[in-house]
Amino acid sequence: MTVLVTGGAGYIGSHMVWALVDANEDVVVVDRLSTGFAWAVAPEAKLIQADIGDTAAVADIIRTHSVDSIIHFAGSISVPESLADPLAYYQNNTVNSFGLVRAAIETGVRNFVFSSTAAVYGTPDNDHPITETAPTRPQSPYGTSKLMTETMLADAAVVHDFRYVALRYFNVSGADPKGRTGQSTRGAVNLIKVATETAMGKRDAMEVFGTDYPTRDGTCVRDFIHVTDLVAAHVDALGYLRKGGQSLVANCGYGRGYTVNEVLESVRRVSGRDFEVRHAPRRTGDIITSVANSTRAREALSWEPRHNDLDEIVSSALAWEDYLRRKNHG
Ligand SMILES: NC(=O)c1ccc[n+]([C@@H]2O[C@H](COP(=O)([O-])OP(=O)(O)OC[C@H]3O[C@@H](n4cnc5c(N)ncnc54)[C@H](O)[C@@H]3O)[C@@H](O)[C@H]2O)c1
Ligand SMILES: O=c1ccn([C@@H]2O[C@H](COP(=O)(O)OP(=O)(O)O[C@H]3O[C@H](CO)[C@H](O)[C@H](O)[C@H]3O)[C@@H](O)[C@H]2O)c(=O)[nH]1
Repeated sequence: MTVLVTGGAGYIGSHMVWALVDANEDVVVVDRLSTGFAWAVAPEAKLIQADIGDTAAVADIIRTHSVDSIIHFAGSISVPESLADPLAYYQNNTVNSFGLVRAAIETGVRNFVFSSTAAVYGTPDNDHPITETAPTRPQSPYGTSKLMTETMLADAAVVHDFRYVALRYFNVSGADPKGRTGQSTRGAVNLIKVATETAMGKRDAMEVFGTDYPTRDGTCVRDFIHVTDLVAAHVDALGYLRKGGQSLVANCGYGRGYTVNEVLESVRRVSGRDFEVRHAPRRTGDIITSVANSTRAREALSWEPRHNDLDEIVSSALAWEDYLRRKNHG
């Protein structure tokens, strides 16, 4: 039995592959290497460069490698980019996912774990943390493109011998504590990535988008989850599905929100470096506050987060930035 990891050469997927290899699973990665890197894939896994939207190619890979389960990370991930080019997001996150799901159903793969996102909620009416029963009103084509894939999985699971877990990630950050992989994305727009790059001198300065929000210091609030804990939730979801668990949607976050300014303080504290931060206007599509209620993941999947500490997340991200800097300088 082999686990197929789509997007396994990317940031989160490369951590997933290491976790599966550590658990002695056989792993095949399908990645078109648009934002990922072949070197990020653990050498024990087999990397096949292909597009998940190519149903025939994926079906062939599933049969050749006796794939019993798919963990689907491949996609396009930037909220601002999705606002600028919505059709590209529907193509890659919805249409190409359709090609993959069709291959899974045609070949009889029963277990499917999907990377969804807190962006499906948009701005909630009620108090935080957000539960899975909150209305889904995405504020960007990115969020909508992911929600459409969730809907497709739910409808397929009604009529096919096929069950899925859609994990709605909040803000994923940090790097493998063993230093084997981290976020290497070029031109990343994520807060902790940008802040750690700035602290390490890779950028001259960074911007804070919006300082007039109705929050405790005027900047947006996010729930940052360590990538190692996120990947552990996928391992738990895989075990749950293999034991016959029913299809499920579950949030992944810690239930604690930090403001953008608090994150920057953490980066200064952990790195011991000050860096230039400029105030900039609000970024279109940003949600004010996004914090998870993850009771369902804890109860249904027996998920137990172990790295719930902002400074630990930042510290691992800084260590990875330092590794990248040394690698680039030979
Ligand atoms: N990073 C976050 O904070 C976050 C939050 C919520 C959800 N997610 C979701 O997690 C998943 C992984 O995100 P990431 O941060 O690791 O991004 P990433 O860009 O590092 O990884 C995506 C990988 O998928 C590959 N890929 C993209 N389209 C493909 C296609 N059509 N066929 C084959 N390979 C393809 C890329 O080459 C890359 O290796 C995405 O689906 C994203 O929407 C991420
Ligand atoms: O240079 C920067 C980068 C970000 N921010 C701010 O930091 C907060 C977090 O922004 P990110 O871009 O790090 O994350 P988002 O919350 O916009 O989105 C992330 O989490 C979402 C889920 O909540 C999606 O899944 C998405 O893929 C992922 O990037 C926002 O208020 C943003 O305006 C800045 O001020 N300056």
